[in-house]
Amino acid sequence: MKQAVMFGAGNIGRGFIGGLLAQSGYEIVFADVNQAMLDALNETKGYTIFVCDTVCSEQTVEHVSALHSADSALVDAIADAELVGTAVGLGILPRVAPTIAKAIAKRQELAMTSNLNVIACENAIRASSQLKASVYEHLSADQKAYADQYIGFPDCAVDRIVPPVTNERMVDVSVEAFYEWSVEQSAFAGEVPTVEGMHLVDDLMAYIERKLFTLNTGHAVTAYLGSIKGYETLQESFKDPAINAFVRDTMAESGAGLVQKHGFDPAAHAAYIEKIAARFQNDYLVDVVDRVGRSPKRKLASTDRLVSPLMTAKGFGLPYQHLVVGIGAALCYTNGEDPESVEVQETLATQGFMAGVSTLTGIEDAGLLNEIYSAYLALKTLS
Ligand SMILES: NC(=O)c1ccc[n+]([C@@H]2O[C@H](COP(=O)([O-])OP(=O)(O)OC[C@H]3O[C@@H](n4cnc5c(N)ncnc54)[C@H](O)[C@@H]3O)[C@@H](O)[C@H]2O)c1
Ligand SMILES: O=P(O)(O)OC[C@@H](O)[C@@H](O)[C@H](O)[C@H](O)CO
Repeated sequence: MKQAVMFGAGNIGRGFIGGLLAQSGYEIVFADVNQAMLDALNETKGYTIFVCDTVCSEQTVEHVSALHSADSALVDAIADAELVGTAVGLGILPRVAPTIAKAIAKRQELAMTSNLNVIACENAIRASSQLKASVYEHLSADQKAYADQYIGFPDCAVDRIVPPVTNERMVDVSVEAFYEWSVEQSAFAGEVPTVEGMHLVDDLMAYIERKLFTLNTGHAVTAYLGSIKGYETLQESFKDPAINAFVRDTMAESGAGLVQKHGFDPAAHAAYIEKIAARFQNDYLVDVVDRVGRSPKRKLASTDRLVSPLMTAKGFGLPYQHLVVGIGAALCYTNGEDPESVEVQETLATQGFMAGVSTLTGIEDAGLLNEIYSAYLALKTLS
């Protein structure tokens, strides 16, 4: 069987990419640091994906094994693989890079001329390219030349809502029916592997931004406004009429910038927003505000789902007030169990609001910082 290694046996690793790889005939080696999950996967050697939507169905995934991320056997597994995926979170990519680098070095030692493609399935702009930069930090000039020839790092956009759901067996996972995995065709090394459900595209940036700056923008604003109002689930928050209308307007605001930037058809983009709004209302798959709002420092970064669409809209002279409020809401978010939430609040407290927001978002325009401050103060009175 063809072999794939998947870093991250979490929700997306098992519930999305693992499912596509399995249905395409791959044997999957999951690499994770969660020992309980590793043990469970090695015992069951597979799992079930419950597709929870108006119509429910199941997918059985077989031919699965698992290794700890620090296990040296992982180097051999990657050396034998055709595909490597990650779904670990953007901040973890530098931690998995050394192992991928060792496997590339091993492939070179063995004079292997088969291709390996490494795809980082993270919510970020060009995550595979970011991973490649980390991997290359661990390679010599000679190894880099080998990697340039035989190893690909195609970027992708990954879309399927997979919340943490407690199933009877911890290996099983619950997902929505919708999925879209758009991968940059031209960036593959060698022949493109056949993965049923992988959508090969040429204009990847348009796909990444369409997804990250529509679904994830709306999702984040739903979570942060919901948190201010004391909602625990995304569904409760999105059913609040004021939040619902606000989030739709925020996605439309971001969308107007995307239409200008990427030349999207406005009607098709409006339909895309409506489809996302319907996905947020999926009562068959309850999601939580703290998952969607997690890692607010990452979400407040200049390249991410709040600030980037704001700057795009502003740059085109389009309205951006909803996005300003979304940033204000993110700055209000507190969750003592989320290290990034703690760090955001510490940054604001130690640097002062304006300097702190500037550090977090990269925004230097004093007028814009003042607008964010006003939105933040108004939201603070509600929390
Ligand atoms: N869940 C979703 O709806 C969704 C959808 C699209 C994209 N994503 C993206 O997918 C990525 C993963 O998200 P998730 O929801 O699956 O998170 P998750 O927390 O369910 O899974 C992450 C997994 O990575 C593992 N991990 C942590 N450090 C590791 C390491 N050093 N080596 C190997 N594994 C390690 C964790 O133990 C965990 O099992 C994120 O970048 C997220 O933005 C998530
Ligand atoms: O994974 P994050 O933290 O970047 O964002 C949280 C959610 O918005 C996200 O996981 C969505 O569920 C997902 O992007 C849907 O495709």
